[in-house]
Amino acid sequence: MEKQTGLLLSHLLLKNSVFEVTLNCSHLVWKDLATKKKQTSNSIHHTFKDGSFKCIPVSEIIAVQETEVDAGSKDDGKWQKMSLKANESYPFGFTVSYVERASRHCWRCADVTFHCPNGTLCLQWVQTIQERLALLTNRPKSLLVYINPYGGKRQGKRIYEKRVAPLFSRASISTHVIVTEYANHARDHLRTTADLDKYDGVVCVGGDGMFSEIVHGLMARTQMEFGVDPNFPNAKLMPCQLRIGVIPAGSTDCICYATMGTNDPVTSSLHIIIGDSQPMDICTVHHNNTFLRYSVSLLGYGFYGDVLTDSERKRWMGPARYDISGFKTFLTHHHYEGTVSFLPATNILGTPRDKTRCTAGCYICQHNSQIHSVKKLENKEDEDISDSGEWKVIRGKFLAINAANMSCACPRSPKGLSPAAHLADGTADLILVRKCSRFNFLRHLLRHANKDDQFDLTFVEVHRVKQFRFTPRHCEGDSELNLTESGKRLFSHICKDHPACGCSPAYSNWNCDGEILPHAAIDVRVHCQLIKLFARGIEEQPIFESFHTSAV
Ligand SMILES: CCCCCCCCCCCCC/C=C/[C@@H](O)[C@H](COP(=O)(O)O)NC(C)=O
Ligand SMILES: Nc1ncnc2c1ncn2[C@@H]1O[C@H](COP(=O)(O)OP(=O)(O)O)[C@@H](O)[C@H]1O
Ligand SMILES: [Ca+2]
Repeated sequence: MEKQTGLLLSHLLLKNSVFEVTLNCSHLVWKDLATKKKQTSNSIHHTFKDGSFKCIPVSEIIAVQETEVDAGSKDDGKWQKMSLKANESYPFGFTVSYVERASRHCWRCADVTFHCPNGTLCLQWVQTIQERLALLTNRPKSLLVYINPYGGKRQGKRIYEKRVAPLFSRASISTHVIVTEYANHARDHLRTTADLDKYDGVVCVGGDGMFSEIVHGLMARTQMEFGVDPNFPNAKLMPCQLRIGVIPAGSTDCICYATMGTNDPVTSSLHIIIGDSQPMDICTVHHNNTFLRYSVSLLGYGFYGDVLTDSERKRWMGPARYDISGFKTFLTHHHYEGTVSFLPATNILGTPRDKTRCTAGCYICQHNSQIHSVKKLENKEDEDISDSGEWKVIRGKFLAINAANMSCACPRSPKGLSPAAHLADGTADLILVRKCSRFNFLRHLLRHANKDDQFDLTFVEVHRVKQFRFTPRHCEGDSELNLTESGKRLFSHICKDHPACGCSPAYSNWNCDGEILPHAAIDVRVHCQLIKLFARGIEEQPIFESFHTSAV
């Protein structure tokens, strides 16, 4: 065995075969010595698939521990099933847990146990791997966990205890777990009480609504610390330092799905453990220079606002409420009149109609975020609305106005509301669906779930924007301005209650990441990369074995 060059190389036993096991500066590699010769002549891929060769990055090792090898007396686990050969010549063992890629972007924790001829060698392997892991400073050691016990199918607590906590403990991560007792418990605890210096990250077990609570708590705390008042629409908001992990246990789980490619609690846990980092844009929503909310995924008026308003009354149904309310809202087919003004994103790479997607290590996000930071330095980022001639104005009747700050991919729509949107490019995609027939709207909706382009329809348009504002028609005329907010609501309710009159209600609601906003007239701005998730974006494809050959 050598160690001087930073290389550890030994012949160890794995499942009755002797393997050449190497730890180099970046990878742990094991090759079956018996099949080593075959590799030159046979198909490499075939040889690898039988487990005779494997190469894993150190950055994807979850933990290493000594394995008790006592196969003669007891047989209490798959690793301990030792052959006679192992007993005699390889009486010591250590187990490496690492990330393995399964199908559809799912990650799993796999274990491999190597048997060593002596205890000193075994200890040396364990210590060296542990030393390497200790050098990975991006990994969290201590996490603050919030569980919403009522999200989705009310499985948050069970999911955490059964599938997440055992992995955190294997990775020696300490946790402080809070099961929330009421809505906004997590937000308020983060904003005012939590001792954030003690933690390397915050984990949210729940859906997009719960994630939104965490974002609001952390953002409020950060802005307070830096003395930034978010009521000023032009305020330069400060980014949050703590990363957020999302364990999916909600109804839509689009934050998780769109940042990892799946809504799987184990995959999320592994991204947290290895300390992945994915920056994300955040939108601020203002009404008359008053800050209302942050939005990370979807801001939707008309169709998605109405779906949400209806579904809130059906919370007891769990995730199915969105299907029922979606169907009902589709049948009511209300349209809303108003003016959308927006500031198109210029001098950036990418358009909403691109075929390319935001993937792990996205070049477009990197490039565009650099442009934003240069503009910030030059203080040009937030030009005042009235000063800029670039604003576009569209007046009309809309079935839906959606701003997707990210793809909003979720199990219902794996490509999302705006498939080419980016997680961290400082822009959002503004989708306008004009009044059209039910049949045409259905065509548009169905295209979210198939391969056809949902924007390739005459009544749909999409713009990549930095800012936008919406004014419902009844706020525009002076006479209507005299109506009080409650009067407007009453009017809209009368119409909703009398669909026979054939008119649409004047107002819908904004669906802001699953929360109903109290105002229809809003101002929205995209802020580049204000938060970071324990994620890496969607990997383009599983890393194939052929990749590993070049890494060795
Ligand atoms: C066969 C017909 C297919 C129609 C597909 C319609 C596209 C569905 C795209 C949904 C995009 C949802 C974006 C995420 C929104 C969440 O913030 C929000 C709140 O999610 P939560 O309840 O907290 O998990 N969910 C909803 C449905 O408004
Ligand atoms: N303990 C609690 N009791 C009631 N509501 C809660 C609790 N904890 C969080 N919430 C709220 O529940 C709502 C839905 O949570 P979420 O986890 O997103 O589930 P879902 O995806 O099913 O909507 C959020 O608005 C959140 O603020
Ligand atoms: Ca974006």
